[in-house]
Amino acid sequence: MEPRVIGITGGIGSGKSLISRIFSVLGIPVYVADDRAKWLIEHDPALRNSLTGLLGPEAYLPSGAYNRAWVASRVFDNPALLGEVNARVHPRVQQDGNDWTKQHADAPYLLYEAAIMKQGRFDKIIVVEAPEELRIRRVKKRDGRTEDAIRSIIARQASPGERSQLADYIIHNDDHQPVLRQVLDLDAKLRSR
Ligand SMILES: CC(C)(COP(=O)(O)OP(=O)(O)OC[C@H]1O[C@@H](n2cnc3c(N)ncnc32)[C@H](O)[C@@H]1O)[C@@H](O)C(=O)NCCC(=O)NCCS
Ligand SMILES: Nc1ncnc2c1ncn2[C@@H]1O[C@H](COP(=O)(O)OP(=O)(O)OP(=O)(O)O)[C@@H](O)[C@H]1O
Repeated sequence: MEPRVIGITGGIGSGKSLISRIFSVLGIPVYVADDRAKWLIEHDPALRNSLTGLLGPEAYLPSGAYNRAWVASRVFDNPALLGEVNARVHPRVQQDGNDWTKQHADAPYLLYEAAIMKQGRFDKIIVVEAPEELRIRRVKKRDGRTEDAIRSIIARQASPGERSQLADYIIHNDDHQPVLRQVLDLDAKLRSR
């Protein structure tokens, strides 16, 4: 029987990557959709062509690397264009994620980390929550993005209410409720089913 696939999502700076790394230390294989998307955007020739057609040659630097800063500056202020990029990237990442799942048949369960998540594809969904002001502080420190740039990304993401509708489990990563205990408890629960 294939292992269950648990989705983990949260807004920018919520801490979903940090929390996914704790699960990974506990021995759970983690698929990081944002990282794989960037790898595929650089290395999959069909996707490269498709994005160059949509965004123009500036989407890639002369070195061949994906010009993330330039693309970010265009798409996070343009929901229609971001939707177009997603429509091209998502099916490729989905296919890659399905291939990855098949390679981990022995795991207790699998974790699929993504900034964008829909109901239906996963056995259960974990949502990582943190107050918006704290998320902004974390990302400023991590990325050096401006507050305006972070707020424009937040405006493009699901709202806290939309995310909580998806949640089977919530991890509160708000600097008050110890996160390690929450992860250990949830891991024990997920292993026992
Ligand atoms: C827009 C891009 C160039 C921004 O790259 P950059 O390195 O500057 O930032 P990064 O990827 O770390 O994203 C910054 C924040 O925005 C979030 N984010 C990224 N893509 C999206 C999106 N399509 N919708 C909403 N939020 C997004 C990230 O989770 C993170 O919280 C890049 O993320 C991208 O090409 N995204 C579109 C395709 C994609 O990755 N989709 C998600 C996985 S399937
Ligand atoms: N509980 C915490 N205590 C201290 N620092 C934290 C905590 N949670 C997250 N951080 C830090 O905040 C920053 C954002 O966390 P992380 O990168 O995990 O968020 P994310 O939800 O994956 O964000 P993104 O959507 O941008 O990828 C990181 O630098 C991380 O180390």
